[in-house]
Amino acid sequence: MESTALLSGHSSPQSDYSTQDYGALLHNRPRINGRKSRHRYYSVDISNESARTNFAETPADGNSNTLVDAGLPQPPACLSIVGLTYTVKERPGHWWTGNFLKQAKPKEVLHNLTMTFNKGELTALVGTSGSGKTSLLDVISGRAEGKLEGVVSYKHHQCGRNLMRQKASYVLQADRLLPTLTVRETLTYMALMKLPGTLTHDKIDRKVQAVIELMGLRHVAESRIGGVIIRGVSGGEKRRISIALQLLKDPEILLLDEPTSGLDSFTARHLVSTLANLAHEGGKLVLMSVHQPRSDIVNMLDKIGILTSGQLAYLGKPSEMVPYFTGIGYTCPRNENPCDIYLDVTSVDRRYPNREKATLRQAQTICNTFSKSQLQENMINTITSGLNFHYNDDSEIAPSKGNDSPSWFRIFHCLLLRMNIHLWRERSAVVGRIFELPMFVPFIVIFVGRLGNSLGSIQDRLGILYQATQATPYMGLTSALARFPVLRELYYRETSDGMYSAATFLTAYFVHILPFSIVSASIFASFLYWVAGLNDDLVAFGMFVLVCVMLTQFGEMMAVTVMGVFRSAQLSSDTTSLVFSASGFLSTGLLRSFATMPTVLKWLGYIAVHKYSTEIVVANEFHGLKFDCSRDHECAQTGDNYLNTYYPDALEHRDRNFSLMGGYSVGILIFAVLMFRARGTPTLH
Ligand SMILES: Nc1ncnc2c1ncn2[C@@H]1O[C@H](COP(=O)(O)OP(=O)(O)OP(=O)(O)O)[C@@H](O)[C@H]1O
Repeated sequence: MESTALLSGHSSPQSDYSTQDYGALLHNRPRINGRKSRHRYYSVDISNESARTNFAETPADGNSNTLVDAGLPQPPACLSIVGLTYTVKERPGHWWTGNFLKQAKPKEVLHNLTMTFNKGELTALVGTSGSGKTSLLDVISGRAEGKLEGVVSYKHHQCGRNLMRQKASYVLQADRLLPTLTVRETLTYMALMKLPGTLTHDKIDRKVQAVIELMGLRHVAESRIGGVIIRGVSGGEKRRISIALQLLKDPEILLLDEPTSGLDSFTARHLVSTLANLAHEGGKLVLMSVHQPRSDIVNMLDKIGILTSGQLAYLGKPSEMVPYFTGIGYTCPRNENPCDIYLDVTSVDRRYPNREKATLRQAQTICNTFSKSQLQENMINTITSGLNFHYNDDSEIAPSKGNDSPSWFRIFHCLLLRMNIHLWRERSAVVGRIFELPMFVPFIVIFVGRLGNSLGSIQDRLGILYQATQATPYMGLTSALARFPVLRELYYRETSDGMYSAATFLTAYFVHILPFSIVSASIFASFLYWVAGLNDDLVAFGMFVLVCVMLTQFGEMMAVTVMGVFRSAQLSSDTTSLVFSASGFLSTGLLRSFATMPTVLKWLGYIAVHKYSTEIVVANEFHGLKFDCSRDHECAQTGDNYLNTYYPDALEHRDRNFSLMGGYSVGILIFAVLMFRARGTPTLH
């Protein structure tokens, strides 16, 4: 194969791709550090016309390319993409039309892209909605979920997730920030969790200050970020904070998805000029997607790429755009923004079938023309000449996480502190967490009243015990629904940057809610216990409080686990409520007597925590209880008789039941971690 011959003969010692490997790469899967890549999708489609034609056009002399032979300085094409095609699977239609039963159809999102990007340059990818800009950024950042064909490499290394986590930072379209934290706190916690653990706090503070100044955030450094309810920094400043977060680790590549969306033109221009400075003065490779940049923004760019239907219509200097398009028959009227004009001619108008056909044909012709253009050929030459280039900093590329990552304890401590600050700064959250559960007490007591000692009080006692063991986990559920989703969003973003694991995040979350579970459930249990007049033994009271605390904590842990499975709050709430109700029916014996329950259901009840908590509180309440039989001479019932009949082992199993409840808390933490790991992180935008 021509391309193989062309690419043979040179090697770059520490690269994933030596030139020999590059040749092999065109046929086989690439090797990384001597091993076959696990990335099943990296194989170049040799039928890929553009890549093959363009490589074939370069002299196949078995040595290097003409630029190298001529001894010319080689432009370092740090990031190169050759013949990239990206396909996702899609199930068209709605679920109620049974689409989940149909086989997913492949959908080509990017087609045969060959591009180069250099450090020190600001490049904008433009194109109408759905043209593939975000998908291309996802592929470069190693986050693409679909099937990839072609080569995406950075300094001869395949762009996988690990490499990109080290070298690149990706600023997503949506700002995911905690509204209660100040700008400085947001950056400091991120720096503590992201930068090498060897850095002292002093150095971290200086780094944070430097980034604050670089992004022009000094005037809002101590302001809260704010959100829907709390007023905070402006939208443009939030964008700057998101970028600042990604600049903390000083990435070589900065990818930004629609950084200017939602900003006014002045703020957008200011932001792009900062990005241009990062590229020109900071030497970074900056690549951003923009819908339709204004002419003043275009003037700040070093390169512009136009995508249409996943294909490349143009990639070059903005100043070369008009001559190029004029050369292929598309002139730009005077005083018009060339970018607007050429976006229009390359866009596909999908409103009417006839119009779609015509515009699609035109866009296709423009893309085909570009693939054979001198501009595209220059890119191919840059890639091939770059194969012989040895990057001085190549050894800095390590395949996985370095040893200087912050310690587990530092990350855990930061997460815990950040969650606590977030909670304590929201007054409604603190008040809600502490007082929502005790607010149940008046309702329970109004309906049941103060317990007497008549036989009829058995029913009332069971009602109160049932309410106590059901209200506590439900309150955990409502707290989780209200407060967990914003932290989960942050978790998704930070974990996709490889900052910490699900186990660390969930442990920190469960630890930070524990004091609230203790305080809230203790107030609830104390009021209920003494106002309703349950067994006045102090040990029994202590055990009742402990059960309520454990159930409150368990309820929130259970809800969080379900939220790891379902991303919808509605579905999570419904599922958790159903689990608690089923558990109440099956395992307590308070709604349906075990005596009449089918054996299968009775056995099922053993898996629910309510089985054990109910046994504890019922034994507590009925042991030693004497009923007032003065008006009923037939009455021979005592609390112990009741226990012997309905909960025969409850008293002697009390320690075992407490141990099992403790075991459930550990078990649910492990289960939550497994659920979060199994579901993974959604592709965020
Ligand atoms: N995982 C996926 N499943 C189904 N379709 C997908 C997937 N990823 C991308 N696509 C489709 O690929 C096309 C390109 O999407 P992409 O988000 O990259 O476009 P874009 O140019 O960034 O659009 P916008 O500017 O609106 O964000 C769209 O039609 C989109 O629906």
